[in-house]
Amino acid sequence: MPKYIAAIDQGTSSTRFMLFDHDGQIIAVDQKEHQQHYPQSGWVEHDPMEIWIRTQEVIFNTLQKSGIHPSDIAALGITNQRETTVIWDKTTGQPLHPAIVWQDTRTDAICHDLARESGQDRLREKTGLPLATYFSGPKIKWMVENNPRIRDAIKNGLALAGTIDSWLIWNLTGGKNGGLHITDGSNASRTLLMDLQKRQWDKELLDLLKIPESILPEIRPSSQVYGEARGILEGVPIASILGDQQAALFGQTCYKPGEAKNTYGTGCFMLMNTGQQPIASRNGLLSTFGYQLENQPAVYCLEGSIAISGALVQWLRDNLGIIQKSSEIEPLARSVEDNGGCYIVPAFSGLFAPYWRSDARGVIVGLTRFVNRGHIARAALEATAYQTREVLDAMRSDSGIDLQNLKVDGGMVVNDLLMQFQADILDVPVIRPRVSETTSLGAAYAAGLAVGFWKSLDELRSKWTPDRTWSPSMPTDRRDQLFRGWKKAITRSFDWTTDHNDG
Ligand SMILES: Nc1ncnc2c1ncn2[C@@H]1O[C@H](COP(=O)(O)OP(=O)(O)O)[C@@H](O)[C@H]1O
Ligand SMILES: O=P(O)(O)OC[C@H](O)CO
Repeated sequence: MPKYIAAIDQGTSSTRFMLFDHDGQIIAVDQKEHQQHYPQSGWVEHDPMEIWIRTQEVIFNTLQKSGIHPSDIAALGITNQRETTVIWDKTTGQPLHPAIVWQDTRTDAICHDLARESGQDRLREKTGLPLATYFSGPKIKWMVENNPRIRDAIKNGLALAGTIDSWLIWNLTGGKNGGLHITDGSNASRTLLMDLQKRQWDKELLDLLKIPESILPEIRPSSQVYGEARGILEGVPIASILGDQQAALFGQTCYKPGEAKNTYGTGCFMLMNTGQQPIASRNGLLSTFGYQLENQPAVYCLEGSIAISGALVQWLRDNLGIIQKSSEIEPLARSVEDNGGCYIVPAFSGLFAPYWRSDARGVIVGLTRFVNRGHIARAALEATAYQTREVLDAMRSDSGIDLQNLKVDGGMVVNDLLMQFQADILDVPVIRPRVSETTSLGAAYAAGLAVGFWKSLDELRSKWTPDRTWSPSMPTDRRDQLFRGWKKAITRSFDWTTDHNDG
């Protein structure tokens, strides 16, 4: 009997491969970053081939380090950065364009035109999404309109399109020699092309964006044996697909309506399980697909998506050189007592939830000669916590549910200062589970369920154990004062690209 479940987590900044045992403990892992390309202001691209190569490298290294053989692996789950879009040629296996990343804002004009043509409400009704540059459909439209090779490939029946899950699975299952072209609802629901209730590509939306259904993957449940891997994981059943935020929800065992998690990675994403019906948001959240087990009804979520959180730490490191490593931000932020009146609004890709303002751009406000590197570091961390507070407030209003605590995960939750500040600014305890790699764990759980490695959601739930809790300790006056400052700062980021037309 194979003893392990594997997961590929293809994130915005890096790719991980992990092996889990039956207790849900990590047995082996490898991780590699890939290059971020910023060819123009507001554009963000990845090289799909680099992503596929990094994926194979982390698989190879993990197997090598652990001495585990593919035949020891009962199933493989795939989880991925969502919305990032690839179009490739099915005969050559080559991408026809760099992947357009979820943070990329080049489709702003397309989104405005679509809004004029169809109205925001119609799209939101069908898809649960606001019309924003974040989503995949407009990215596909942009590539079709701007790349003649893609138009030719479509005309000749050679083009395939998809999110990163589809790209990886197609390659893992043989690529140009018969690779599977599939996705699941958690990814398809982020395209602006899927009817959220029916969980099918929608003809009206496809016509509106002029995208032929033939280039899109088949939408399958999130947990099911789709086929076997070829090559480096020869013979391992591929048995789950989940967008990374839905995977984290699954790994945090938020299986009941009202249960929520917040993941702090490149961006920050809070998802609350809303049960078997989508809830329309009145407060700038997304109504989105959560997961669907085989032969089970789909589960929906409310989501607050924040585009930039850990990415701001990377920006301090890579663009300003204030720190050399992400981990250095905490001691630097601790070198001062508070933010010194300084706020950073990291609206690098406009603002996502709850504002959805594509005209916003990043600002640093409250600068005086008193403000130093420490204050900037502190303001950068605080920005994530304030944005999360805005999302939690919206979630309370939409769902009527007051969260008793917030389950957290992702690369930033090692930051003690941020987690304490988060608890303080929310006035809600923040809990980190023992296995904080919940994204990979969620994909592994969904794959393990499909092959009978784990038997039930209750069995998975019993494995969730807390590691650390941060309890709120900030006086109310102080919390309110800080948050008022943030609310003022955020208005300073608005109306930037409209007036200056500078991307
Ligand atoms: N100690 C730290 N404090 C704050 N942020 C951190 C720390 N360590 C890593 N990060 C940030 O966490 C992010 C990586 O988290 P991860 O969950 O791996 O992201 P993703 O899944 O988006 O690739 C990076 O943006 C990095 O800057
Ligand atoms: O790669 P992450 O963890 O920042 O997640 C990206 C999201 O899926 C974008 O929607």
